Formats: sequence, C-alpha cells, structure tokens
Amino acid sequence: MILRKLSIINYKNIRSATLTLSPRLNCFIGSNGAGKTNILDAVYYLSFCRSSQNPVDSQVITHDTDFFVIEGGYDTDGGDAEDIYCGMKRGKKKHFKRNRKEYKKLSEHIGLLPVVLISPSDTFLIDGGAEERRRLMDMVISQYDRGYMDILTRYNKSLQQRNTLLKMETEPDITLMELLEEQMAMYGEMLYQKRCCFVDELVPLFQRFHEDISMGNESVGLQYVSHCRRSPLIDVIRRDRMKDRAVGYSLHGVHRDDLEFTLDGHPMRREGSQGQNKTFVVSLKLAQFEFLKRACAGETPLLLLDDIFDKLDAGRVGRIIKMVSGDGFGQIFITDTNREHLDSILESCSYDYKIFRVDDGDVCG
Ligand SMILES: Nc1ncnc2c1ncn2[C@@H]1O[C@H](COP(=O)(O)OP(=O)(O)OP(=O)(O)O)[C@@H](O)[C@H]1O
Repeated sequence: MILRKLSIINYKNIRSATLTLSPRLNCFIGSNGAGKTNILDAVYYLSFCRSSQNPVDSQVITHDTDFFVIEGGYDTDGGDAEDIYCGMKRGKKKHFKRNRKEYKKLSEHIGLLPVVLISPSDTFLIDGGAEERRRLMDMVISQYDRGYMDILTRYNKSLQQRNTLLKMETEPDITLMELLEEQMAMYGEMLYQKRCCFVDELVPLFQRFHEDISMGNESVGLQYVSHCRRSPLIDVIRRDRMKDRAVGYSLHGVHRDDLEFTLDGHPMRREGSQGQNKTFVVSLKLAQFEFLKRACAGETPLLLLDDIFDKLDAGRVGRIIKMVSGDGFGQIFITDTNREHLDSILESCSYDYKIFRVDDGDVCG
C-alpha cells in the first residue's frame, strides 16, 4: 500500500498542504509544535476515520475555521487506485468517501488501508490501564477481521444492559438477566478466541523484534489474561451475580481482559526504565506491523514513526533504523526534530526518499 498524494485543509495547525509522497521514505523535520505529528495524524485519520490523539472530531478543525478536509490517493499492492476523502463542517456530520462514494457505515472502511503508528504516547500501553491494552488488541484485530467490531459492539450492548439491571433498586427481571448473560457469554467467547489467536501469533514476532533491538540483553514476556481462561464464561459471569449486584456492575467478562507485560519475569510497569519501556513498545508495534502484513492478504501497512528515537541509546536507535530501512517494510513516514537520526537513516537506505520541512503548520517538500 502506497499513499501517493496527501491533501490537507484546516487540520489542526496545517492550514493547507498538498504533498506528493515518496513510495518508500518520507521524513518530516521541524521544531517542537511545528505540525509534524499532525501530518501523521491526518494519514492515520484516513485509515481509522478518527484522530489517534483526539476523539472529538470538531477539535481537529483549525481553531478559527469551520471545516477540515483530508484527501489521500493510494495505490494498493494489487495495483488498484483508491481515493479517500474525509471532510467535516463544524457542528455537522463528517463525510467519508471511497472513490467518491460515501460510506453508509464507517466500520466498512476500517482495514482497507492498514496503518501502524508508533508514537511517544505508546508507553501508555505500559503505564496506563487495561483499557489501553484492550484497545490495541481491538484496533489490530478489527483491521483484518471485518466481523470483530460488530461482535464487540454486541457484547458491549449486552454488558451495558446487564449493568443497568444490576443498578436497579428493585429486584431485576431474572429472565432478562439470564438472556443478557447468555449473550455476553456467547459474544465474549467469540472475542476471546479471536484475541487468543492474535496474541499467539503476535508473541513470537514481538520477541524476535525485541531480541534484535536489545541484542538479547533483556528477557520480556507478553501474556493474554482473561476470565475465559478459568472456565466457561457463562459460569464465571453467573457465579458472582450477587457480588455484581452489590457493586452495581459486571465484575467478570472480556471487558476486563488484559495483556500482562513482564521484564525478566517482573511486571514491566514497575521494573522497566524509560528506554526499556520504549524498546518494549517499539518491538510490540513492529510485531503488529509484521502481523498485519501477513493478515491483510499481503497488503503492506503504512508505517508512521512519530519521534521514536527519544530515550533510546545509540545502539538501539541504529538497530531500529537498520530494521525499518530493510526490505520487509513498505512506505514509511518519520518525524524528528533532529537531522542526525534522519541522516543516518538516509545513509543506510539506497532507495527513493523525500524530506519535508515543517514550520508553524507550513510544509515544504
Ligand atoms: N485544532 C487546532 N487548531 C490549530 N492548531 C492546533 C489544533 N490542534 C493542535 N494544534 C496545534 O498543533 C501544534 C502541535 O503540532 P504537532 O503535535 O504536530 O507538533 P510536532 O511538530 O509534532 O511537535 P513535537 O516535535 O513537539 O512533537 C500545537 O502548536 C497546537 O497548538
């Protein structure tokens, strides 16, 4: 997958930019706050119909303007051209079109343009709550499994309805409670199976990348933790109905799933230094890239590398540079404030590249 051309109007601090991109390597250089991340975020938006940073669409519109437009011209690995348009007026619904035809449901678009973003906020995967790690699983699986989001939505709906019953002051309708529990168990087991398959395939890829970047200096682990592991989900949900009534929400189910990260057998969150945490999440995201490349019928995802070298020592930076400039990766977008890192990438790559300078929202190629 190649993004040939990107046009942006009024997206955050980028007022107007039309970029003809390199099919391999695109570097965005500029000082802090210049708008480098905003360009990568616009690319992310075209794949996920949302910003990676801001869930409120109206907030991505440039402050004193009342609409934004992002357009991308793509070539798939199969040779098809795809023109994707997204536009929104302040206070109105957003429009998302593929080859000039508006989507009925945005979920139909997810997965068409696989993308992996590696950014400084990825360390939330380690420091943040289980929700961050579940979101990672959901985001990756939904890119190659069209039915996944639908099952997740059905599960969440049953969960919400059950939680409403649990909060009732009067005794809830037992037949309805049982029905909702059966639905939660059915959709929950389906999500569990899909998450298990994903994690089983991801772990060896992750460990290989981690070993290459850290030169085997650290031993890391990643394990999927779920209530489904213990016994059938229906039993787990029903067993604690009284406790659930006391607290007013469902204590068990795949909405409590987590990924456990370890460093030399200890929890990563307590144990890892900033550089070790960064190495962990970069390896995890590169594994996600490799996984998606295999899962998305050979369509190579775009790789967005936002300021990834911070906190890493020179050896690790060098090994990551060597990796991503190799043949296994497709089109890359990379931001940095520091020319030095980019120069070493450019030295080690023998292929086409483009450098864009970003200054206060203006982009020059
Ligand atoms: N809706 C908006 N309208 C106008 N400007 C915005 C909007 N949202 C964010 N910005 C501006 O975008 C700028 C941040 O851009 P961005 O995160 O792309 O910077 P960067 O070049 O990646 O910087 P760094 O090197 O510090 O990561 C900030 O100055 C912020 O005020």
